[in-house]
Amino acid sequence: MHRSIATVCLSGSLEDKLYACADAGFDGVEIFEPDLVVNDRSPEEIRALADRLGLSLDLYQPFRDFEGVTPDLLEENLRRARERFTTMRRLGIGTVLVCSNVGTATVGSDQVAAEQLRRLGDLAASFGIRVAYEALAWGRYVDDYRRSWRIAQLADHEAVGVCLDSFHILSRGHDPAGIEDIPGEKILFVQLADAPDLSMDVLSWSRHHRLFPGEGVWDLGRFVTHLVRAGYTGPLSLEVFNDVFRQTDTVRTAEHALRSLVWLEDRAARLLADDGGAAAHGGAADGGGRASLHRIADVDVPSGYDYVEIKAEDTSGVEVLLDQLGLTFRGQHRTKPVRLWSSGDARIVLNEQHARDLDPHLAGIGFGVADASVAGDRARALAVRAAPRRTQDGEQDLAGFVAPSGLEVFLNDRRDRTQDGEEPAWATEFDRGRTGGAGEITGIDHVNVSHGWDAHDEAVLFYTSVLGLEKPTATEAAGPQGLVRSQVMRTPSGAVRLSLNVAPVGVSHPEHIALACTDVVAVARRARERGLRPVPVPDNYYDDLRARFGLDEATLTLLREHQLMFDRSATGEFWHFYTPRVGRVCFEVVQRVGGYDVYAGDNTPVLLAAQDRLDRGTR
Ligand SMILES: O=C(O)c1ccc(O)c(O)c1
Ligand SMILES: [Mg+2]
Repeated sequence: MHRSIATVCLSGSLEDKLYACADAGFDGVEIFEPDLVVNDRSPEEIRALADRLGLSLDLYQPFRDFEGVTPDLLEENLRRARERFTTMRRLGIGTVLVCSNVGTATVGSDQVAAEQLRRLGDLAASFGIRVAYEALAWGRYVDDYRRSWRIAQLADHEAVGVCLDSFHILSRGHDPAGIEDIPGEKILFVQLADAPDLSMDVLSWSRHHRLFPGEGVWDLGRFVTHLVRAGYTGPLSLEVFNDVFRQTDTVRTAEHALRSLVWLEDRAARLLADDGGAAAHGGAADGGGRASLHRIADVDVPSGYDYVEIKAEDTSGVEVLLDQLGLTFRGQHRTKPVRLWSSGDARIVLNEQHARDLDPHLAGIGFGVADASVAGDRARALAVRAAPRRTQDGEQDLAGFVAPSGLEVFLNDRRDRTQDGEEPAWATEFDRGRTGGAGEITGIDHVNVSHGWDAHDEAVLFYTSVLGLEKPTATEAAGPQGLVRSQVMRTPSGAVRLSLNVAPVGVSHPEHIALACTDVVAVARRARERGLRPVPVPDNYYDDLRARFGLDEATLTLLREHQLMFDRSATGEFWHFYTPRVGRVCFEVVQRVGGYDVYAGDNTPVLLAAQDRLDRGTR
């Protein structure tokens, strides 16, 4: 479908926005009126620039507070409209968004609103313009798309239809299935936004917290299927008012916005294919009466971690920790300053290549996928940047991509691994060959990735769209230097879990790799014997555990002795401890007991405070 975006989504001047949208691959834009008003180019110049860039100008918006007014005010509103329509002609825009009256409406009658919109339709038609009437979620009388459609029906004018905006519909909990009752040709425009689950007034939610599709909690794929079934064939346009995107890099935001539309079309196409139903209303499209939704390669949900890569000029401090935790040194890479440590399915790659002056940090994650060429095709279709990887003859060529935080994500084919527990082929490139370590550590439980406040939503979309991860819970934990926002992303089976953390501004938040084991007490005991001093846990925490869970003294003594933290859910228990950090990285060792399937969120503030004490050296 025609891919469009409202200029209000982006930072910069109107010209910056147009260039960025064209470069990202959008087909068109909605001109947000304030962007034009503050610009020093004439409407004709803007039109010419858009032309040159191959962008259509799809919509002019918003025209406010028109309907449901007294006769005097109606004349004034028509005068205003005439001015705007004149500007629209100069821009060459054929559709105006009229949002429902929030300020000046005094008449709540659908009949009156419809008569007034008919007058507007007459005026618009004389300019060759169509009126797309949008129900704002906070409209004075009209705050439901079904009512705006009823009014448009009553207006009964060929130049008057509706604009459907997913935010206004889904924020109010209105059922989008009713879209299928509207003939596609009367839906004159569609705006799409996702949103986080917040409880606040709907206007503030809309003006500050909208997200691109795939980044929030709504099922926009399903939303689009209703549009297609209605016979809508017009633009799918993003309208995302968001305080972060309004100040982040214009080019990057435009690219990530386009990724969300590519993902969304694919998702809607798959839902429609699954449903198999026919279009409710005919409409010019792919010959079948339906809009054609572009599909991309199948999502190949990772079946597990291949490895985690830590990079630094000097990784020896990390090696000390790995040795203490019972991992085995597997050797040096044949051709690079790269070393492999492992235990069971936990493989840690230490990379000192091109790492001058870098402190230890999480640099890459390798995921096992069923078919790396399909997974790679999908990432490329989503316009994800490729990660360069130099390989020598005979070495595995892994497809690598750069996630928004700069983390490199590698997709490794698992078709060559016939048996459970078999090592990935690249492991043979390390000179001690296939002698895998067999400590108590059995694999990687989860990885805690940290990024800046401006990369978070983009990162959520990356892992959703490229790897098909789900995002069950978002939490926040209080640290001494600010709140840490955290979004867990995982595969349905839990084989891959990432925790995406937003560090407070100016704080270098530690990243950690959580190693799974079957006996955390044994791992902790041996690590201590080898000199590890785990992150210290205060006695107050153990008093709190006694209060919360009623643990007996023997258990509390065992936990305290090994500086373990604890959590219990309805389905099981979670026992874990943390190593101090080296550079930005630390390790967590976790034991899940029974069906414990979440994270010990209440323990995070204890960790953050303890790490802070270690950092200040005031232990
Ligand atoms: O917040 C607003 O006023 C506003 C304006 C235009 C829109 O299309 C919209 O959805 C909201
Ligand atoms: Mg809107």
